[in-house]
Amino acid sequence: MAPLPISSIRVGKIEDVQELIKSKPNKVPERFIRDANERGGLVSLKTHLHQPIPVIDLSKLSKPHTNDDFVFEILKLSQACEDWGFFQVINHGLEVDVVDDIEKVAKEFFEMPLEEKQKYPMEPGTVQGYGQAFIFSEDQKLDWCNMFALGVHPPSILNPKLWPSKPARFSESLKGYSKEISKLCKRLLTYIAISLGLKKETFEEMFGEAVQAVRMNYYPPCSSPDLVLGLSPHSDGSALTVLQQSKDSCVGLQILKDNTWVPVLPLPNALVINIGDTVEVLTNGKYKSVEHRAVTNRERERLTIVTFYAPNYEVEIEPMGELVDDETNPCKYRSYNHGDYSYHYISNKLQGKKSLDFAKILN
Ligand SMILES: COC(=O)C(/C=C/C1=C(C)CCCC1(C)C)=C/O[C@H]1C=C(C)C(=O)O1
Ligand SMILES: O=C(O)CCC(=O)C(=O)O
Ligand SMILES: [Fe+2]
Repeated sequence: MAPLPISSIRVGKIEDVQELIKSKPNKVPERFIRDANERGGLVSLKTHLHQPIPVIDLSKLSKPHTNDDFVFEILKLSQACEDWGFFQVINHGLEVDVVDDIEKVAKEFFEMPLEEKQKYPMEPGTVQGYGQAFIFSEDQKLDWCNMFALGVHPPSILNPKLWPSKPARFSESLKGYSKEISKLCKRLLTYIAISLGLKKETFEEMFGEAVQAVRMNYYPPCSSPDLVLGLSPHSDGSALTVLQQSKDSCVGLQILKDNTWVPVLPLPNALVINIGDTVEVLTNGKYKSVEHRAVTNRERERLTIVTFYAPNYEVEIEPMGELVDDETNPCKYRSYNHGDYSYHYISNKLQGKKSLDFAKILN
């Protein structure tokens, strides 16, 4: 994946949100204020309370495939991927220490002085480092968020200059965490394959040496949360995304379902999983990569640690033959190279599901 021609991008001053709130401004700066049509949208409390996003118990999926619990949980998983594109996993097997530790070092990182964090800048047009990604012009609105993103695997996507020396345990902790998340993603992909009636190794064989990247999102409190967005609406370009919300996290993530923004209630010890664009294409749209966004809170900060898991850049992606039927379910996406899709994804601002137009076959 070639880098973007950085020099041609003029993004203006990107204010650091944590620093901004320290000066207690009486108004949110204009560059963060969204148009009414962007920030609003119906938010469903009813759906949130009565029909929360599905919870999948992974301990039931460790049982023999003939066990009723296994079969029922696979059905639940398949419904979740079709109807929601999102689910939470409990009993996921990650050690508490690993989960707690990454949260701790991520918090410590964001708490460091700005000068320290700015040693690892996210240059305009790039997606790794500290700052804001997906900003391409001086008039583009900013998210109420500070990000720190790093490519983790394979080694060819690693940028060692951006791995911080402080907090001292950051790199060790992120490496340990990413190993465990990689195992979880591999496991989830076997269950997803089974839920589609495919051989369980399907995705692992197809993806080769998977690409894994992490993004830590820190959302400071905002005095006018209704005027801003924590993170613009988007779908993820990955195959799967794993989102960890900090222990005391307030509600912030919202997903678009039936034209309504549905808040995702953080569950203790759960991880939020979502289907990315790659799985939507591979399943010919059966499993959905759902648009989502983050909102902010008037009093409380929020921290999320997000892992994007995707095929190797060399892999050609197209709907799998088993999920295409010329008569009843014609092919909805063209074939493409995942490296080209990654380049396309990171060269455009976050804008709902627009990125996937790259591959859509228009009738
Ligand atoms: C800020 O970054 C992102 O939002 C993001 C980027 C991920 C990446 C890196 C940080 C390092 C290099 C690789 C990669 C582009 C994956 C989102 O990731 C999504 C987008 C694509 C495409 C994907 O596979 O995951
Ligand atoms: O922080 C959140 O709740 C959402 C994060 C997200 O969607 C992302 O990083 O892609
Ligand atoms: Fe996302």
